[in-house]
Amino acid sequence: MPARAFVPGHVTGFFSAHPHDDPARAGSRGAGLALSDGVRVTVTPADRTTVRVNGERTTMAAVTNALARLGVDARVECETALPVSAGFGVSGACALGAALAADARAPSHPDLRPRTENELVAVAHAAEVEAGTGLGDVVAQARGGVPLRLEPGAPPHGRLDGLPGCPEVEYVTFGGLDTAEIITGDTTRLTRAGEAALARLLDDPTLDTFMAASRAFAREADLLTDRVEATVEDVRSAGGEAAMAMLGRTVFALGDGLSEAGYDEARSCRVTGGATRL
Ligand SMILES: Nc1ncnc2c1ncn2[C@@H]1O[C@H](COP(=O)(O)OP(=O)(O)O)[C@@H](O)[C@H]1O
Ligand SMILES: CC(C)(COP(=O)(O)O)[C@@H](O)C(=O)O
Repeated sequence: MPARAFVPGHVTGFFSAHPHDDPARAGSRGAGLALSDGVRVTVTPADRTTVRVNGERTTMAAVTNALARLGVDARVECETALPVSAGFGVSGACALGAALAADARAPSHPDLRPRTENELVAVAHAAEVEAGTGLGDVVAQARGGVPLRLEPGAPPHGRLDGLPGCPEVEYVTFGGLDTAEIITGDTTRLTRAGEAALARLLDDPTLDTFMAASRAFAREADLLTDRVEATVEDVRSAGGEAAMAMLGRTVFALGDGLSEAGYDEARSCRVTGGATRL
C-alpha cells in the first residue's frame, strides 16, 4: 500500500550557517515562510530506492539518505508545482515527506520501528544536511507558519518560534542557485548578516520587519542577482513588500505585491501549517 505525506514549501528570507560534525546538530538560524504550495510525496515499498519528481526519474541525495537512515527501500514520487533548486526547500520537503510516509509501514513490518514526529524530522534534517542541500528547511517545514529558527539543528537540539499569522504570498522565479556550493563555501559574511537580521527581527517580531531584514541580508551577504534586485525594487515602488528567497533566483512578496507591480506571471499561495502524513 502506498503512503502519502504533504510538506509545505519553505522560503528562507535570511539565515546564518552553523556547521557541526553531527548533522543532527548542524543547521541554520533564520526566518522564513512555510507555503501552501508544497510537495505531495507518495512512498511505495520497492526492492531499491528510486526518486521521481513530477514523474521524472532523478537523484535527490536528501531523500535517499533519509530512507537509508530508516532502513527502508522504496519508490518515492514527489509531485509539486514548485521549481527545484529555486529556494523553496523542495529537497527538504521531499526528504521529510518520504520519512513521514515511509514510517506508515513500520507498525506492520518485522524490521522497522515506528518513530515519533521529532524522530522523523531529525532523520530528514540529518539526511538533508548530509546531502548539502539545506540547513534549516526541514525543521521549518515540520513546524509550518512563519518559522523563526532560534537555535540550529533538529529536535532535540534546535529551537524554533514563529510569527503569528498566515498571510498570502506571491512569488516569481528566474532560475536556481546551487545551495550546496554556497553553504559549503565561505559563509563568514553571510552568517554575520544573518545573525544581525535575526537580532533585528527578534527586537521587532513583525512581518514587515521580517521582509526588511531579509532585504538587508540579501544585500549584505552579496547574494542578490540583477533581476531579483530589480523585481524587489519594482514591488517596493508599487508600495509592496518583497525580498529574495534563499537560495534561488526567486522573489517573494506579501499579499499581491508582485501582481500589483505588473508581474502577471506571479504565482499565489499562502502561509500554511506544518508537514503531515496524509
Ligand atoms: N530537476 C531538478 N533540478 C534541480 N535539482 C534537482 C532536480 N531533480 C533533483 N534535483 C536534486 O534536488 C536537489 C536540489 O537542492 P537545492 O538546490 O537545495 O534545491 P531546493 O532549493 O529546491 O531545496 C539536489 O540534490 C539536486 O541534485
Ligand atoms: C537557505 C538554506 C540554507 C537552503 O535553502 P534551499 O536552497 O531552499 O534548499 C535553508 O536550508 C536554510 O537553512 O535556511
